[in-house]
Amino acid sequence: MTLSSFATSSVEEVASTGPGIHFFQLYGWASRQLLSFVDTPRLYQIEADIKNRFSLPSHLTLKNFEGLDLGKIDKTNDSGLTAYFAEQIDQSLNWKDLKWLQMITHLPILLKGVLTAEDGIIVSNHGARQLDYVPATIMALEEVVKAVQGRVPVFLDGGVRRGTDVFKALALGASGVFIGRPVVFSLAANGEAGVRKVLQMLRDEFELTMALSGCCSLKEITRNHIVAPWDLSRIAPRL
Ligand SMILES: Cc1cc2nc3c(=O)[nH]c(=O)nc-3n(C[C@H](O)[C@H](O)[C@H](O)COP(=O)(O)O)c2cc1C
Repeated sequence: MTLSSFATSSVEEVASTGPGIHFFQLYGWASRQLLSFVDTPRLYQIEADIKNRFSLPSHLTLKNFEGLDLGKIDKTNDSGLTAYFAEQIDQSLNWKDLKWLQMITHLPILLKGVLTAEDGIIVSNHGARQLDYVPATIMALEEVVKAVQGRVPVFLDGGVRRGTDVFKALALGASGVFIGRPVVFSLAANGEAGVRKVLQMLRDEFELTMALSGCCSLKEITRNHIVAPWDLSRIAPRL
């Protein structure tokens, strides 16, 4: 389960919901009290949010920023929330800040938003909401996996919608996948039951894909189970 700095529930509330691995997303606040993902040295422009003048409904608060003066958020102009946080983000964020973060915590750190083989790693393009024309994460995954050479786990998110997508990612070397919008949309459609249903569907589809591919365990999913577009030039002469 991943908790964003922007969540409307506190870290403690989310952690108390049950066992399992929990992730917390840090942003690069200029105050240096928190540090960002590599993919957000600057905030994006979500045009729908600007058009709709997105702001938090009055009954919701950003629980992890209780000390923040939200009164300063301009509720009349564009997306006041986005504009406010854009001001708070440290735009000079760089690799030295990552070293600093490693020094102040013993917690494992995963970098999210990596699309080339640079460091380790959640291969993510921010749901393709940050920058137009970024490559699909599934296309970038193998390059990153090859560069990492097993030194750290490589995860992927972005566009995972079916069990077959999970299978493809694992076959290309991902240690696991994260999902975003399927959870958000199912939550909006049918609350907790909706999220349970989506997770069950993904699990069932993934198990079926494994069975139909002759894989009895995760370890048996290999690169040979899939053909990627960039394999075609290699295998075409044999066809
Ligand atoms: C409404 C919305 C808000 C998001 N906000 C953030 C964010 O604040 N920080 C971040 O790193 N990613 C954010 N993401 C991207 C997700 O963390 C995740 O990378 C992406 O949604 C995964 O792709 P998927 O939705 O296709 O599964 C957001 C995605 C959505 C849909």
